[in-house]
Amino acid sequence: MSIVVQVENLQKSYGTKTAVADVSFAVERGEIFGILGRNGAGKTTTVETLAGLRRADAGSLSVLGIDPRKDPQAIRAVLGVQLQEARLPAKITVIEALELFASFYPDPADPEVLIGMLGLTEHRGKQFAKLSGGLKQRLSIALALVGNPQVAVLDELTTGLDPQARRDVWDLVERVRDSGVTIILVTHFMDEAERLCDRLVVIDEGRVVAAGSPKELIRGGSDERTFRMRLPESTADPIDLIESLTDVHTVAIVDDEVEVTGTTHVLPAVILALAEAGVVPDEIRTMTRTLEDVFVDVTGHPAEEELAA
Ligand SMILES: Nc1ncnc2c1ncn2[C@@H]1O[C@H](COP(=O)(O)OP(=O)(O)OP(=O)(O)O)[C@@H](O)[C@H]1O
Repeated sequence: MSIVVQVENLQKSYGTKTAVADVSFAVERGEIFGILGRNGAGKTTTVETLAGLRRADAGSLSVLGIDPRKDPQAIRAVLGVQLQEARLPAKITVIEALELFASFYPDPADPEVLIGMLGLTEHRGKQFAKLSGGLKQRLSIALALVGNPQVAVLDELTTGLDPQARRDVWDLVERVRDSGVTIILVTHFMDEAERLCDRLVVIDEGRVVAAGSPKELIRGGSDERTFRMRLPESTADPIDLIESLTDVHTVAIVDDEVEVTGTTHVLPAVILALAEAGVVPDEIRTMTRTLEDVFVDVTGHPAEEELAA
């Protein structure tokens, strides 16, 4: 895998406000790379600096070997940006917007091909102001791709969309990645990052606090498993029955269920021990961690909380 984007020790302040304190990451060709964090964590500043739209105070940045500080013009030829809330004239139609943006690039994509790829064919003559939120987002992705970029930055793509429109946009992002474009996805939605990103960084208060694939982050380097079970009321001392097993780490009663943590073999070990004692659980639920649990662990904040500006 080759590295197409490299950010090392990026710093950026606005006056006395530090937006990015220390951010480093590398993006590999052909992946969907996520930048995940609460509102105000420094995500947009990071990608805008990368795109040459803002100037870094310190650190090194490279997109396909180009330094956005030295050559913002060249960056525009290889990096497409879809920033939060596309601002377009109300009356411009889908096809007009794409043709206009295509005219800014020396080697643009064919607007008709993008219209087909992004499912906009039947909306091509519609005015921007009359598009639904989902269609506006599809158009803004098309606009990010019109310069035929090798890397596309998609910032808070699905904010304000209904669940079906979000899923449609996710499918689209995967199709764009499959067409060969490397994607940097900026989001504060944990489910979006978990579903779409091959790898990601979690940014909090301007710093990277976790990095890896969603699976690696969720496993967190630990193989501990947790499950809960409901046992027949007649079961005598369920804790005594289980806690001495070598695969078991902890046993607790939580809301009239028995919660057990332990090794990767904890579930069969416990079931076997119970069976030997003649006990058959009424119900068993394995507890899976999500990226949201990881986020709370690494940042110490609930996911939806905003940073004070
Ligand atoms: N032009 C600016 N002038 C002053 N402060 C700014 C400016 N732009 C951003 N900030 C502040 O810098 C911090 C990081 O903002 P940034 O937009 O990068 O965060 P974010 O994670 O992208 O959040 P959001 O999704 O809300 O944009 C915030 O505290 C924000 O208020």
